[in-house]
Amino acid sequence: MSKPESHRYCVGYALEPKKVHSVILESLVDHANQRGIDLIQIDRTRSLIEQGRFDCIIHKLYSEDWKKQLDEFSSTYPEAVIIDRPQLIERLHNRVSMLEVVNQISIPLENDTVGSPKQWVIKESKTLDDANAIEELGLIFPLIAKPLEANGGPNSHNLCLVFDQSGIKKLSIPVVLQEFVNHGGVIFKIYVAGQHITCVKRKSLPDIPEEKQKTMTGKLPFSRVSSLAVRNDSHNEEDDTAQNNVEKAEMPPDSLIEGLAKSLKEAMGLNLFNVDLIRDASDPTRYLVIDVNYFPGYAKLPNYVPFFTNFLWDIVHSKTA
Ligand SMILES: O=P(O)(O)O[C@@H]1[C@@H](OP(=O)(O)O)[C@H](OP(=O)(O)O)[C@H](O)[C@H](OP(=O)(O)O)[C@H]1OP(=O)(O)O
Ligand SMILES: Nc1ncnc2c1ncn2[C@@H]1O[C@H](COP(=O)(O)OP(=O)(O)O)[C@@H](O)[C@H]1O
Ligand SMILES: [Mg+2]
Ligand SMILES: [Mg+2]
Repeated sequence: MSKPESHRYCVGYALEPKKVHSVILESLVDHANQRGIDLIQIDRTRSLIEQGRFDCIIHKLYSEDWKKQLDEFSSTYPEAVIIDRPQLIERLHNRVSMLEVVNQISIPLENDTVGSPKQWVIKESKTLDDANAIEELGLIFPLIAKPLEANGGPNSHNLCLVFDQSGIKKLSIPVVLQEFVNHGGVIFKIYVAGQHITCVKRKSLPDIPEEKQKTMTGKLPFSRVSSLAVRNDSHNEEDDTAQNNVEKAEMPPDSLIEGLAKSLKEAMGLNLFNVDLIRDASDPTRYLVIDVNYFPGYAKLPNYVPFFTNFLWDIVHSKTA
């Protein structure tokens, strides 16, 4: 006869209402409950310390007040585990620092390489207007322009393709200009929750054929491409071809997925994140990390409930993050 869980653990969560709705599903709460873990919503209108003892807190809030409350909570309950420390999450709120770490790690691989696309940061609007300055930077079109800040703000996901200098002029600063890499319209999303790692394929931006690269001008805005395939129910021929590309695409080797996830986890000191990875269509041994997100949409994973519960179980039982 299996022994019932005698001790109950309490995990508090502090998330924006939209995130609570998308990630704290009833099925997760029930499953965790059966494994001895009570998932309790932290009341953001009351002080954290008044809400008693939590074995662990998971969160995706960044206000100064929240950071202060977490510090105060940690001093009162030093044995509680905070997933994750705000100071460590900050690196992911800037599209330069989030990729710097990729180039600091080394993953033992046989043939493949993992890096990040070339990128340039522009912080002054006069640089955008100065054709000479842009030429001196040695940019190679097409480029992908991303807001420097990636903190979940309204603008964070407003990206655009830039085909020439006339497109650069219309951008807003501060902006990151990144080499656009054809990658067969497929992105690999590696989800990490502590020691648990899983990788899924999603639809991505389609390749831009060379002849088109020469004729396109200006800029083309887009947003949230990789979640479209998950959200979109309508179909057309283009969607079908894109979906077909996703289905046909070979996954990266397991050793690469695990090596990258574990090295990044160690280097960043974070438990909850995902990595957007592409494979260069003209060199399939060249993998590039293009984005790292804190506490992403885990509920989109097919095995989300056991995946996330196993992570919480590990934390409350080992007390280490
Ligand atoms: O809302 P979801 O479920 O699409 O999750 C978003 C993530 O989607 P993904 O799991 O990578 O497909 C999304 O990932 P991408 O940047 O789209 O790759 C972000 O993590 C986003 O958070 P934020 O707006 O950057 O703070 C995540 O949004 P929040 O739910 O945290 O606001
Ligand atoms: N360097 C790149 N080359 C080609 N496509 C890219 C590149 N960077 C981003 N993309 C495409 O743009 C999408 C969004 O970019 P990403 O950096 O992941 O921003 P976000 O934080 O909004 O998800 C990716 O899912 C991918 O389809
Ligand atoms: Mg992304
Ligand atoms: Mg992102």
